[in-house]
Amino acid sequence: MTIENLSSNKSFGGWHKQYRHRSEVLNCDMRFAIYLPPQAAGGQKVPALYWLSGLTCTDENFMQKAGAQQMAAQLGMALVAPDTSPRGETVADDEAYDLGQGAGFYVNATQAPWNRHYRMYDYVLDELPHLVESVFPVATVRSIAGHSMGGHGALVLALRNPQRYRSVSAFSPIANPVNCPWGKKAFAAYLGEDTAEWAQYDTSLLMRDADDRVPALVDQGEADNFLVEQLKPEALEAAAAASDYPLQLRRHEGYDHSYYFIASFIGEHLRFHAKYLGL
Ligand SMILES: N[C@@H](CCC(=O)N[C@@H](CSC=O)C(=O)NCC(=O)O)C(=O)O
Repeated sequence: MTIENLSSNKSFGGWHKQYRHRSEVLNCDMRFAIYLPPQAAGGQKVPALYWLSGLTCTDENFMQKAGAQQMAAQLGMALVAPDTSPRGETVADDEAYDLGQGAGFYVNATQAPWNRHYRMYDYVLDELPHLVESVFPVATVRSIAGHSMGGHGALVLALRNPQRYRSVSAFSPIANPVNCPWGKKAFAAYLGEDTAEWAQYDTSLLMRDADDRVPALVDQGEADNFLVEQLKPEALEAAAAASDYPLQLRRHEGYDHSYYFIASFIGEHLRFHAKYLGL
């Protein structure tokens, strides 16, 4: 397995690095970013928080805008940020920002032309952590978090794989994608018109039926311009109430959908995950 280092920047005593590697799952070259805290120096293994970004993002948005490195350095937590879709000139795309490259929705596509590359669910669940854990001083102890489309991805991955993640958190997640324009458009393209196939990627439907439980924290801004039409946190609250799920959903007056909101609360999210990661 070859992995190419693209950048290295010292940050709060640790290192932010970007890498390119060949993904067998996605059938293309991929880039990801990792923050290794100072505690990882000398080869000591540290637990990791995987971060899934939203529509239009790459591995860079979270690492450059959220300001998570200081708390990660204090806690001794690695941060891993994949890209949001397969990439490349031969990879199917769409002119719209909410479909195709930059908009993988963390599903395994079954429909042409998307099914040649778009398998972000398997990439985030299996291929990327195995790569990270074999190359870096990163333990197999994982939590997962994300924003918007990435919040949907993080919650779906944790709900479907409670043995793989110690905790999950999300900012402004697309909480009920089978019932919102972003989700309906992406799921119809990637999964086809049979809506029974969509349910496996809907956080609210999964939480309603969850048996095993991963502790979950969700933050939502009240001034988010996507709140009513796209995000639907009320569906998640109803699902959690129905299944008595350990979900803490907080609403914050005046905050919007941006990374200014994420930066305001990312420290609390890292401390939340630290409890479950044994830090
Ligand atoms: N271009 C679109 C919306 C794009 C947008 O707001 N992307 C968000 C995630 S939205 C859900 O997944 C984002 O994180 N953008 C990157 C950033 O650095 O802020 C539009 O303009 O409506």
